[in-house]
Formats: sequence, structure tokens, C-alpha cells
Amino acid sequence: MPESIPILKNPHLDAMENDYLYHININVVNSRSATDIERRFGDVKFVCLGGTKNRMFALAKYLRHILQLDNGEELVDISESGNRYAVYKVGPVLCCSHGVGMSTMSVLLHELLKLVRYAKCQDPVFIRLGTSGGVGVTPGTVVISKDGYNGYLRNEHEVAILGKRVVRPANFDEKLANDLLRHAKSHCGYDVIMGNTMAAECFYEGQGRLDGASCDYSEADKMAFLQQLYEKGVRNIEMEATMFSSLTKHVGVRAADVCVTLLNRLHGDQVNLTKEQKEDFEQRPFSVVGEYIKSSLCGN
Ligand SMILES: O=P(O)(O)O[C@H]1O[C@H](CO)[C@@H](O)[C@H]1O
Ligand SMILES: O=c1cc[nH]c(=O)[nH]1
Repeated sequence: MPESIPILKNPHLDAMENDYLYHININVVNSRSATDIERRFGDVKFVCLGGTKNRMFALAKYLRHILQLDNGEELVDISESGNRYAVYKVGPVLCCSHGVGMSTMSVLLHELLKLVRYAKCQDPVFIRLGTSGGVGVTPGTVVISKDGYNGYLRNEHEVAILGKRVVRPANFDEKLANDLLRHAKSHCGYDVIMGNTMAAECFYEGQGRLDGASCDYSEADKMAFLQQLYEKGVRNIEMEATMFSSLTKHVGVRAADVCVTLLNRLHGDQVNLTKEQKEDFEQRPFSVVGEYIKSSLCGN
């Protein structure tokens, strides 16, 4: 398949002289030619995303090591002055923190998608490396998402635009997900599976937990809900998959969601891991995605 530059889906961008990517504090001057942005970011092939700044810093360090790009220099957060998100660049990979949930991630995603367009990146791939609650799987299992399900158990993302309900399909790129899984199976010593992912608007009631500040349902209601999820092929619950898959699909950019499960929600609600277990679990998506990136860059 020939590589292509992301066009996105907004005709108004063509009419803009400059575009200030406010939350990542990157000023795109003369956005139609944007030679400075092209020079700085034109080599980007992978945009990795995850909730926290520390995890994305650790990912950047890890990638620098396995891609043999460690030149001894300090890793710099390009967007530190934006005071919102962290963005690290390691050769052809950006590692960006997005915070908790769809609304914070969508702001970053819009700006990063525009960045790769202005920089004329060739067929960039967006991958989220996250944590999640498992549904009927052993904690530590890594789930590569097939389809996203919203809180109404529908395979779509709903967003209010100009006072109207706009519904978009929430599917990840099938080939990318299969390639990630195939690579993972050849080198990972833990379970990596493909499954559907529910994205909730809330960590507590939205995920059917019994331990939030409010809860008006019974344990039996919760278990029935989780059972319904399981029957739809949902193997993990997090808070971004539907927005992430639907926006990237809508603008024609390939994306994947690779999340480790911190607990099995059929057995409880609280995340009770030691620091070491959490670090070990968080490392797993790094290795799944890192090895995939390494092999893609080597042309395999
Ligand atoms: O581990 P990260 O990437 O932060 O993602 C998961 O963790 C957060 C909730 O604790 C949500 O954002 C959820 O999607
Ligand atoms: O249960 C969990 C664990 C991590 N992140 C979530 O959104 N849910």
C-alpha cells in the first residue's frame, strides 16, 4: 500500500494562515507550507499515547533504548510550557500523555492529528498504551482492542456537535490490531489477546463499580452488566477507546489500543497492586508496541 499524508476532514484548515496548537504549545506558522514543523516532526511514524506523564517518559526512555537512539541527551518534554500534556520525541516516535478520559484525550488528539498533517508525516500510526479493568481475564493480560463499545453497550461514539447528537462508528484498524497481536505472540511471555473494549465516561458508576461515591444498583445488577459485556466480546474496560477509534477512523488515520488489565472485574472493583506489580504490568504494552515499532522500522 503506498504511504500517504493525512488529509483529515476539515476544509477550514486549508484556509488558515497559522494554527496555534494551544494545549501542546506548538505554533504552526504559515500552515500551508509549515517548513519548520515539517523539519521538526516530518519523520514521525508513530504517535504513542497514554494517561500519565511519568508513563510516557518511561516509554520514551524504553523506546530510546530498544531503537538504539540513546545519544545520552536528556529527554525533553516539548510541550511542558503548555502546562497540560507531556510530549517526548524519540526519533520517529512521539510519546504523549493524555490524562484521564475521552474529553481530555480528544483535545490532545485533535492537535496531534493536525500536527502530523502539517508536518506531512507519511501514514502515521496512533497507538494508545494504557491500563484497564479486565472482564473475565487474568490480571496482567494485555488486550489489543478490536471494537470500542460505549457505556450503552453500543459499538459507536456519540458526541454533541452544534446541539445535535452525532454518532460515529468505533472500530480500530483491523490489520494493525492483527499485526500487533501476531508480533506479540512471537515474543511475549504473558497473555496478549484481541478483544472488544468498553470505554466508560466514569471510572466508578460508568464501569459498574460498587465502590464509588454513589451507587444505586446491586451487586447482582453489576454482575449482569459485566456478563452482558463479556457476551459482546468485551475483555477490558477503560475510558478512551470509543472516542479514540471513532475520531481516528473518521479522519482516516490508523490507530490501535493496547491496554494491560490491572484486575479482573468479575472478582472485584479495587485496584490492589504493589508498586512492582503495577510497573511490571505497565511495561507489558511497552514491550508489545515497542517490538512492533522496532520491527516496522526495520521494514518487517
Ligand atoms: O492507564 P491510562 O492510560 O491512564 O488509562 C486508564 O486509566 C485511567 C483511569 O484510571 C483512564 O484514563 C483509563 O482509560
Ligand atoms: O478498572 C479500570 C482500571 C484501569 N482503568 C480503568 O478505566 N478501569
